[in-house]
Amino acid sequence: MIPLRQFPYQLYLVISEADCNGRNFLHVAEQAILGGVDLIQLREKNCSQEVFLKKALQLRELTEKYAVPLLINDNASVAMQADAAGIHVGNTDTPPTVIREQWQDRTKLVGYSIEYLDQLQNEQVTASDYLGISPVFSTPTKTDTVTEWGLKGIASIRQLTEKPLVAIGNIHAGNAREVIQAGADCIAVVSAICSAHDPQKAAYTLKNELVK
Ligand SMILES: Cc1ncc(COP(=O)(O)OP(=O)(O)O)c(N)n1
Ligand SMILES: Cc1ncsc1CCOP(=O)(O)O
Ligand SMILES: [Mg+2]
Repeated sequence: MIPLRQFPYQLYLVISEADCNGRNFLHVAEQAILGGVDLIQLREKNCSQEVFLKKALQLRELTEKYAVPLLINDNASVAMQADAAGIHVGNTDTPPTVIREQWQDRTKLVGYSIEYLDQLQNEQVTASDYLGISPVFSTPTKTDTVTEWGLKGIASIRQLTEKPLVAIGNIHAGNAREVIQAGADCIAVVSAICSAHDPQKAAYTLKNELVK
């Protein structure tokens, strides 16, 4: 597990083929890496296990070339078979404690979404390496959400835990800095990079906002 608050990633790309507007997701991912993305999650919500694994293996080959860790959304079996760097799970997925039992390798990263404040008291937080503040701002990319945390929500969660905080939901170059200033350690984006005309430039611009 990652020690508290030591999270060496600031710009996190969450990608699926569908979010890339007809472009090849591997091409978009490579452009994003060249622009400065430090962590990638493959989030395929509507494909078979077989197709998900194939995409994970393709993306892992690319991420390995650039030494960028790859996480898999939801699916522990795909994450393990692809020997990904970790997994991201939410409230309705396999809980982090169970992932830890199944996946004995302690170097694997486990991310866990926070949708309710009282989750911060549960053992799943202890079993996680980072917490996804989900969503910070409501977003058309994911509409089945519970709490729109806002900047105040980030600040409140920051007071309650030392775990690295990854903010996600409608984050773009115009609000990325204030999200970090509110207490997040990292921002995660889908459309700000996947829908951008130039994903490399979009990632570069976002990264510059974070390191200012
Ligand atoms: C970095 C990050 N944070 C939050 C989420 C959302 O996860 P979850 O609540 O399980 O919802 P789905 O992504 O599975 O629809 C995430 N994927 N990544
Ligand atoms: C996967 C996920 N989890 C919470 S919001 C979200 C989608 C974020 O997408 P975007 O960056 O396009 O708003
Ligand atoms: Mg999930």
